[in-house]
Amino acid sequence: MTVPPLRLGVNIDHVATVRNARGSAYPEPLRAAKLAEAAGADGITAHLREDRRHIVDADIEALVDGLRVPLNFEMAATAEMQAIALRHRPHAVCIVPEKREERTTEGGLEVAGDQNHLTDFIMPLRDAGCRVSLFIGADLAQIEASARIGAAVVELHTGAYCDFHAEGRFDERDEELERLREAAVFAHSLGLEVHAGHGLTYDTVAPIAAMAEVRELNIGHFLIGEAIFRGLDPAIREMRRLMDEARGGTTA
Ligand SMILES: CC(=O)[C@@H](O)[C@H](O)COP(=O)(O)O
Ligand SMILES: NCC(=O)COP(=O)(O)O
Repeated sequence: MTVPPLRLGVNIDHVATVRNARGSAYPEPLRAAKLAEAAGADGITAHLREDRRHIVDADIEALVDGLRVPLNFEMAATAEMQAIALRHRPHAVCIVPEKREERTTEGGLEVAGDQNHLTDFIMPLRDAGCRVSLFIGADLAQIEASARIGAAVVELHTGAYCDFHAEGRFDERDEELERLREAAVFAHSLGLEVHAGHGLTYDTVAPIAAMAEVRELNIGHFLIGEAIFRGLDPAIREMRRLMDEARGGTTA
């Protein structure tokens, strides 16, 4: 199988986290997104959470108007978010599970158990021309259900893999990595485009980037953190270099 290009989506949520810490207008997520574009990002990802803890509605407006690369709009499967997405018609919409009390996205979307609602929910988004992605765990039943309801893309949640690595639980890490590999192959076999993201760092990106079925990585928290130490442009370029290296030099 020739290895197709691998795109990098930079998630700029946590630029807004820093901004909201003071209730000021600085730092501006759009400015970070433009820097990411210039540094080689193939897309920008922003997660408008129901509680607006970081990205707020005006950020989405600014990104839709100001970006040159595609916007991947992450959102919960609610009527409010659907209306916002239909108003802006971003290149892509990624449906993400949200629990108010969570610190970060925990687990993947429960597609298999909510097929009727999600089938109806994503139809208007597809009809509006948005590429619909479902943020799921490495679970074959969730993948099968995602294909059944008509999603174009699944994004595999790499959080558990990354957490196991960070905690030194390498056997569990390698088991999760194998689950991710199987999930990517299975999703691809069903005609789904495969993305991956959550928690990826310089130390964990390579095995995911090396999966030929994976076409896009969405990476944010680590890159915004690393930008504090080396600047956003160099942080992104290093991630791109590691992706290239893992992929054998063929990214988008
Ligand atoms: C869905 C996903 O993995 C990212 O959007 C992540 O949710 C970043 O935002 P939080 O750090 O608020 O979870
Ligand atoms: N969907 C994953 C994403 O957008 C970025 O997640 P993270 O790198 O901020 O954990």
